[in-house]
Amino acid sequence: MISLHRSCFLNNTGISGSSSPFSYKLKKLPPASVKVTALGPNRDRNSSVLIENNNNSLKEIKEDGTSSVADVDPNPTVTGEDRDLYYDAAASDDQLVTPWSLSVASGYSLLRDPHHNKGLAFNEKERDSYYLRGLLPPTVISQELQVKKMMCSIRQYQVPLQKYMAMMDLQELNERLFYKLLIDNVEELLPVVYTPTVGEACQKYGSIFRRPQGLFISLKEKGKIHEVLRNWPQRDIQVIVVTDGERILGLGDLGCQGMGIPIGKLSLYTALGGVRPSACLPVTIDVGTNNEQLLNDEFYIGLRRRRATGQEYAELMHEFMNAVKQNYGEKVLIQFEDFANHNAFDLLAKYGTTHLVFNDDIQGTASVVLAGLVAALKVVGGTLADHRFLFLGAGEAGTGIAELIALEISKQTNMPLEEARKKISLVDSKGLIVKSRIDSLQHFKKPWAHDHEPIKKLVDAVNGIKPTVLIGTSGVGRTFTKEVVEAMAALNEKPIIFSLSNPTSQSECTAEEAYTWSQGRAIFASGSPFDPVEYKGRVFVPGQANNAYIFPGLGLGLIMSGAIRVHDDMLLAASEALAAQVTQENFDKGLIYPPFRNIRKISAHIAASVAAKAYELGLATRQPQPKDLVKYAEHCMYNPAYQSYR
Ligand SMILES: NC(=O)C1=CN([C@@H]2O[C@H](COP(=O)(O)OP(=O)(O)OC[C@H]3O[C@@H](n4cnc5c(N)ncnc54)[C@H](OP(=O)(O)O)[C@@H]3O)[C@@H](O)[C@H]2O)C=CC1
Ligand SMILES: CC(=O)C(=O)O
Ligand SMILES: [Mg+2]
Repeated sequence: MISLHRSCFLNNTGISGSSSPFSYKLKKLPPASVKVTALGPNRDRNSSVLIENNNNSLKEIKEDGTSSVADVDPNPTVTGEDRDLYYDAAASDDQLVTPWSLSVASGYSLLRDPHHNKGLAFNEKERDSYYLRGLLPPTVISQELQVKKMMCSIRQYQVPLQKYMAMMDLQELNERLFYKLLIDNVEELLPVVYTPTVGEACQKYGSIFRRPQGLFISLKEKGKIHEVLRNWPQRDIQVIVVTDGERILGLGDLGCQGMGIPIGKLSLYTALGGVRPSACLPVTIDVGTNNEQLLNDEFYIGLRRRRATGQEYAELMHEFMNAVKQNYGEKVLIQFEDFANHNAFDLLAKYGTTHLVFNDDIQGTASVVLAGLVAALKVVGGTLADHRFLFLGAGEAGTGIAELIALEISKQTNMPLEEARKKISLVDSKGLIVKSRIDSLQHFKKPWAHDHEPIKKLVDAVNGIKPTVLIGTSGVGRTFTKEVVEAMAALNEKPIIFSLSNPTSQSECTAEEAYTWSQGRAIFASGSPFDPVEYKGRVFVPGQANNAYIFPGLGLGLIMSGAIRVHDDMLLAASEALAAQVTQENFDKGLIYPPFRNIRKISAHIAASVAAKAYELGLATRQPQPKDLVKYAEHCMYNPAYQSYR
């Protein structure tokens, strides 16, 4: 196994033209030779050196043919993100790992390199070694104090978007501090970097845009996507979150400004799931926008044209999918995010058999909601098959959740899937989905066209179908009216009501409305967070049914097992693992999801269950299977604590 230490620093000014040697940290000596490509400030991206192992004496050979003895620390401390690299190296079967990427920086550039900057936390020795003297004020402080200071500063902002911008600035300045802050204050900062604030950030992305944090692939890049991917500074990509911006949360078509979503989702991959930041690539595919307001906005950052469709769209996506596989191999996870449903289902079906793909809105949402329902049944009683489900919204989230519930009912009872589906009804913008509408329905709605008379209004559907569970996935706010919630409360002692649409403005009802209108009897969860509600002297804590519980752990499980495909059983495994994390103490407080502050532990359990399923299904390539998958998942997780640069 060849393992170069990632945080390898060059304490001179360049590879070529300098006589000072590199400082390498090798966990184990390379068997023969390894090529090291240097990336980073002041570096020519293509510069590389060859490290040759000659009877355990390492020699570095530069591109100009000159050579010197490499300075090697054979026993480095191995922590956090480096471990992932060791696994990667191990996975390549003792083959030479070429090209190998090194981050190199010192002095002023080091302070501007977000991956390695520690600000005032650089200690005296590091300040000497890396030419930082005078570039920093004399005080040295700990990362903990930096966290405290940043939290004070973020709390001073009254406007959520200002907090968001402060967090993005920090991510660009000092990545480890950003993740430490997010991990240590996850419940407070999740609504800042994620829903609801990320929605507003996308709406105003053109105005607040400072530096690119992801890759923009537009129709202008057609025919060159392979090269465009190579412009991204990191090569060892494990997860890509890609959007085309057509259905950003419940805010509609935000075109190129949807970029905030892949960036936000990937920061959760790292903070919540422990995937190292350098392995994450946010991508926005820009095929235009049909949003007139954006097309007329002078600050809009995307292509000023209406959306490409049909062959033009399919060809760009196909080129992207192929280029990803060509650049990063078949084990890179591609998460489709916030595509409109007319493309989302087709992309998933088309690439599900050739790539490691996952649609968060269809599959991740299904998994998190099923977990919440399974937990809610412990309070309400009965099995899934004993309940009746009604959805407002029959798109990606609605039909995705419906299908996973039906699959689980069918598994639990041996009932045919067709029969299980009959326990679930969906309402779309035209009313209840029924047989008489079948010819005009989109393909993903057809399985839900049951024999029933047409119904236009939701409240009539509630009274006609008598659901025990009402789930909102319409993207339209305030559609669970007082009349609707009261109808649910009249039918059920403990109505289960989930308002999943994001951001908060699009939630089908608020937590306060759900508890008040049901006289405190609703079991309520929402996609975006709501504060606890006091009703008649009792405090109700709403759950957050958001796919953020699932995708970080699912992704980690896929990566650590080297899975090559996503299978429905993995979504069920993730769902079960999440439901199992709800403790009696949580139930006693009325919670059906565990608190986000435990999310890294939760993600490790989800990852372990997903990986176990991958091994069981023969879809895992990383061998041998670790004995204790939970420990292994924890061990793989990125740790944002600063590393010592000796
Ligand atoms: N909590 C979470 O983790 C997640 C939440 N979501 C949220 O769910 C929402 C929907 O997302 P998604 O399913 O992808 O979107 P889609 O566009 O695929 O589906 C929306 C559905 O809602 C229907 N609809 C729209 N307006 C109304 C209305 N007034 N009355 C009844 N039905 C209506 C649409 O009807 P028609 O088909 O007739 O147009 C469509 O069936 C978004 O707000 C999103 O943020 C999504 C994923 C995860
Ligand atoms: C949470 C999410 O994925 C959405 O609202 O689209
Ligand atoms: Mg989404």
